[in-house]
Amino acid sequence: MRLIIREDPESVGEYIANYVCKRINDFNPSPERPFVLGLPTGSSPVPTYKALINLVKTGRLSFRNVITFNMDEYVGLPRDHPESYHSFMFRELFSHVDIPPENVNILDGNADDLVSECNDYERRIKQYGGVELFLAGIGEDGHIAFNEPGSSLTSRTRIKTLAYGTILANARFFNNDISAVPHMALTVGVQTVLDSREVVVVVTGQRKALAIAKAIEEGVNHLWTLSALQMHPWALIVVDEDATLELHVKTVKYFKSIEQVQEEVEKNQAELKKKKHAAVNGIN
Ligand SMILES: N[C@@H]1[C@@H](O)[C@H](O)[C@@H](COP(=O)(O)O)O[C@@H]1O
Repeated sequence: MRLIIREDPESVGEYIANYVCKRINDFNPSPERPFVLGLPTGSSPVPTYKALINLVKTGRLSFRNVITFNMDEYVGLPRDHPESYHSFMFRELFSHVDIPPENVNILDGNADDLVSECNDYERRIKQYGGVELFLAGIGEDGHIAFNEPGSSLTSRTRIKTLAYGTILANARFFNNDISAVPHMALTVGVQTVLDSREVVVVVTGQRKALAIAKAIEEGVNHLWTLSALQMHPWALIVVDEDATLELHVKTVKYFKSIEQVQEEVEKNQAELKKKKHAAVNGIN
């Protein structure tokens, strides 16, 4: 697991958007071989979505051959409710980029048969060959998607009852009216996230600091489902300074130094590649 620390939420958003953009462009997706991207909701990914929109508007990124799967959706909230994750995604990202609407997959929290809806979601992900990169967010209790504390670390897409703390935290989106917040959601499972080739998590703000410390400095634990990423071969968490407040200074310094060494390695490799290219082409 790598940890990248940036000054503030905007710099975190810039970093992740550039990272995702590079992954998509390197993949060179086509209609026959689309890039499958998992996406979160919440306030934390908003700066990332703004930066992604900017990359599309300036011609450096296209979503034409990108298939998306969202992490979760409330149960029973009308799809056109401003706080449904469906509305959120179109408002914050999809309406501003060139993604064909048929490439968007969001769980239907109003389906007649919610169990079939969840099973079908897993089937659709498999049908596309799995998720290439799952961009995720977390709650204050360290839940990834809506995998609340105690969720099985081998869980798949299913119906979840929300923790009271999550209902309270999300009341801010419902005029602080707790009774208006749905109590159930459909969510991809921890294992669904672990199955993707790469996971990138956006975490900003002091209120997530404890979850970050638990997930990074302590063991894998179902009470902090983000910690399951310790079992993933290619996981990256990008945080702002505020989200590091509960980490040991030693941990912060360690991950900062790793990033620095990595940058030097990449720079040296790029120079070596340039020299080899020049030698092959007889350029001094
Ligand atoms: N189900 C979503 C999560 O997927 C999301 O990660 C979290 C973070 O929200 P925020 O970024 O607003 O803190 O909100 C909800 O709980």
